[in-house]
Amino acid sequence: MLIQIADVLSPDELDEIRATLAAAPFEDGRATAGWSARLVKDNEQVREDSATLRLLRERIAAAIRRNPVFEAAVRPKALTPLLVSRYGVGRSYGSHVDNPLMGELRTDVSFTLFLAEPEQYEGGELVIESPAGEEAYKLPAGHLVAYPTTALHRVDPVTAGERLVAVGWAQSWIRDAARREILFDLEAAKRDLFEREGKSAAFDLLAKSAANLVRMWAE
Ligand SMILES: O=C(O)CCC(=O)C(=O)O
Ligand SMILES: [Fe+2]
Repeated sequence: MLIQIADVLSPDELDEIRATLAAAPFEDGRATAGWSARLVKDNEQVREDSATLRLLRERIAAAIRRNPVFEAAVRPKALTPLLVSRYGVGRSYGSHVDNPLMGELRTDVSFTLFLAEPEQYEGGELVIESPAGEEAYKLPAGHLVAYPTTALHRVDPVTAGERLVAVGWAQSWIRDAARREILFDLEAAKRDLFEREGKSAAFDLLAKSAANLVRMWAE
C-alpha cells in the first residue's frame, strides 16, 4: 500500500528544520547507496558525522513516530537513521531498488518527507514505478509518502530551485504489504464503528479479530 500523510511536521517545526538545514554541512550522497544504485544516485546529503544531522534525525524521527496514520499504515518496529537530502539543479536519482537490509533492519517500507514547498523547485518528482504504470509525487512541505520498499523508483532531475527531503526506511512488524493494508483497513473500520455505536458487541469482535491478526502476523 502506498500512502500520503499530511502535516507530519507542523509549520513551526518546518521553519526550525529549514533554518537548521540552511547552515548544514552537505556531502556527496553516493556513500549511502548500494553498488548499483550508486551509479544513478546524484544528490547531496547532510554530513553523516555532523551534529546537525544528529539533531535533524532526532526531531524528524520523533515527528514521524508520533504520527498516528504512519503508525497504523506502516506498523514500524524500527526506523533506519534518516537521510536528509538536497537536490540542486541537474541532480537526480535514477531508477533503483533500495537495499533489502540496512544495518540490523530489513527494509519493508520506504518513506520521503518533503521539506521544500513544491513551488520552490521544478522537476524533482519521486516516481514509483510498477508494471501498471508510474506514479509521481511532489507533496507540500511537511507531508510524507510511504511505499513498499519492494518497488523500483527514482527522483526525476531538478530543473530549477532546490528539492529538500528526509528519507528513511522502516522494518515493519508486518512484513507483507497486503497484510499491512488489511490491518490498516480494519483499524479504520474499528474507528468508524466506534464513532457510530461505541464499544458495542460488534466493535469488540472486530477489535478482537484485528488484534489476533496482528498476533498471528507480527514478526
Ligand atoms: O528522495 C527521495 O524521495 C527518495 C530517495 C531514494 O530513493 C533513496 O534515497 O533511496
Ligand atoms: Fe531509493
